[in-house]
Amino acid sequence: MIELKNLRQNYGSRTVVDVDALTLPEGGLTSIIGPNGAGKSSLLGMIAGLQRPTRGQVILDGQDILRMPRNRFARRLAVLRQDNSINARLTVRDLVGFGRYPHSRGRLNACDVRHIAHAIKLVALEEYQHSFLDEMSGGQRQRAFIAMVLAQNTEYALFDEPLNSLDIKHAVGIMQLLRRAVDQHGKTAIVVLHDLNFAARHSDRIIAMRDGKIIADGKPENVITTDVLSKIYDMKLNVLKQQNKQIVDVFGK
Ligand SMILES: Nc1ncnc2c1ncn2[C@@H]1O[C@H](COP(=O)(O)OP(=O)(O)OP(=O)(O)O)[C@@H](O)[C@H]1O
Repeated sequence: MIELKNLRQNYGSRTVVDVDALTLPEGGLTSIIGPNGAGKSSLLGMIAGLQRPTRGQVILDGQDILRMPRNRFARRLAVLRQDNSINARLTVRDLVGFGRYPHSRGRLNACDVRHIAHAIKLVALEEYQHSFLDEMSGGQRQRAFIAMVLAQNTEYALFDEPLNSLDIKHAVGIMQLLRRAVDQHGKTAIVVLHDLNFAARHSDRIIAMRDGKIIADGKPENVITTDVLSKIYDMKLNVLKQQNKQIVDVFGK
């Protein structure tokens, strides 16, 4: 279980995340939605231990993550960052292999190799596994980074805008993949999403943020509403119902 207590991130005098208390139990797919600058990446960054909170704590299974040995933490939680630029010239296999580092410490064994091959297969990049990342399309590269997270086989997997650059088929494929990881393997996925229809369709829980605060938190049917969305995005977004599923009319009114 992940618990956030009095969590705050300031940049200078500006507070960009301010969350009194939030619990993320094991299991399930939780999406975080909200407009640009709402604090979603900052929140995810603190949960992933990538940035230190200005105040407060992120607690994983009873222990403050900043006090956990890095390697132990890395074997529990993996993260896909929003900005994935890397300078080194790597192949897909090299990159996904890095994901195994907390397990392999740089010496890949047969189990690591199996995880790497499986993750590459899950994102349908077998054909490109020996290709260099700088010679691939943006969407293919994004899938390689997703595979790097999947290869880590952690209990918690955090993804900051995983659908960036993906065509509709691969976007659907990735969300289905995350759902399977949750439903069949009991994993916990926490995903920052801009596409409200993907969030509505695939999440167990949605956390909606604005100006660093959590404005709504609950099941998709309680968060993906005209009322909540209009409050968060400052525009009227009608939510329609089709066969008991919510569809957001993204063109607004
Ligand atoms: N390193 C930084 N220094 C100063 N301000 C920052 C820094 N990183 C983020 N911010 C500010 O913090 C606020 C929240 O940023 P954050 O990236 O968390 O938002 P977000 O909800 O993920 O936005 P987006 O949807 O655009 O990715 C923004 O106003 C941003 O300008």
